[in-house]
Amino acid sequence: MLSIKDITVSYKDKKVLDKLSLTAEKGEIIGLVAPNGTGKTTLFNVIANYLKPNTGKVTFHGKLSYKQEKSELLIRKQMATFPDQGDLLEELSGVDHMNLYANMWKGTKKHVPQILEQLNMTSYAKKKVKTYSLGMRQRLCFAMMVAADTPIMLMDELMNGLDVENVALISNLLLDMKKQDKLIFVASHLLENLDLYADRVIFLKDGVIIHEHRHGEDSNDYVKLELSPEQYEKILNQLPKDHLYLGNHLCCIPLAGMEITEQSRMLEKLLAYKQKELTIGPLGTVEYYEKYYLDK
Ligand SMILES: Nc1ncnc2c1ncn2[C@@H]1O[C@H](COP(=O)(O)OP(=O)(O)OP(=O)(O)O)[C@@H](O)[C@H]1O
Repeated sequence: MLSIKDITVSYKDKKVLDKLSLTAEKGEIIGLVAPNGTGKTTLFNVIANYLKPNTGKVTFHGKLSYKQEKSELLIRKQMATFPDQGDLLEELSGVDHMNLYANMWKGTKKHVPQILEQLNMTSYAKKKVKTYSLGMRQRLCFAMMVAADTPIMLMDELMNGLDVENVALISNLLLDMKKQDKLIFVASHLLENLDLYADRVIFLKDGVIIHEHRHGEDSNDYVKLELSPEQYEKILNQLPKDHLYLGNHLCCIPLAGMEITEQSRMLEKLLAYKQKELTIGPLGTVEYYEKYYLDK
């Protein structure tokens, strides 16, 4: 559905994206993860053609690209980008904003009342935006995307400023939208939350994708235990070579390829150091983040 090929973006002599390639299909939610200033927004801007890359090409459905005006129009009809809170119009209401997006992309606003209910916005949606809190504005931005109802959605920092309840509400709606075969990109710093709905999480570093974590695919289990650097040093020579020590606090030992007797011997050893809980399971987005960005 979407192919991004060899995208390079440089700002003066700073290369932000370096021949980055990626393909994506409908019905996928793709999480984009990286520290501040790594290039997530830049990549979204290239996908949406707000920014022309120095090299590379973005293609939709194998044929539509931004090269021809006619194709660009067809692409624009299929893709909405998450509004910036700063672009909301203070004197208009939430419903006005949603109607705008609904009419612009879907050509009807019949579905707007249902979205208001789904997002618990009925009590304030008719009030002017200038009376909204940060979280209410953010929910409105998401509601505008749902109102647009496009097959492709680019959501930059969509969970910003939301409380736990609203993060859960929006996560569930994202899962519903995935069932409707939408392709949704989500750039987020709420890492654990991504594991709830993303099919894959892409980690950006030095302008390229350094890792792609597909949920459900990497089912390798690890024993995970909190260890202080001193404790870790003490047992380092007893740990298998392929273990990870993440963020100077979490020791992860892969169970794959280990005999049952070997596993129980190792667990016994580790339990002697147990201060917090010891868990067994695959690595999640938080752990990969520590592996790629916090470990020197
Ligand atoms: N218009 C611009 N001119 C010069 N440099 C820019 C411009 N836009 C972005 N950059 C630089 O490109 C790099 C990537 O920025 P980008 O906004 O894509 O990062 P990000 O991963 O989205 O960050 P954040 O998590 O903070 O939103 C940063 O170093 C930024 O300073």
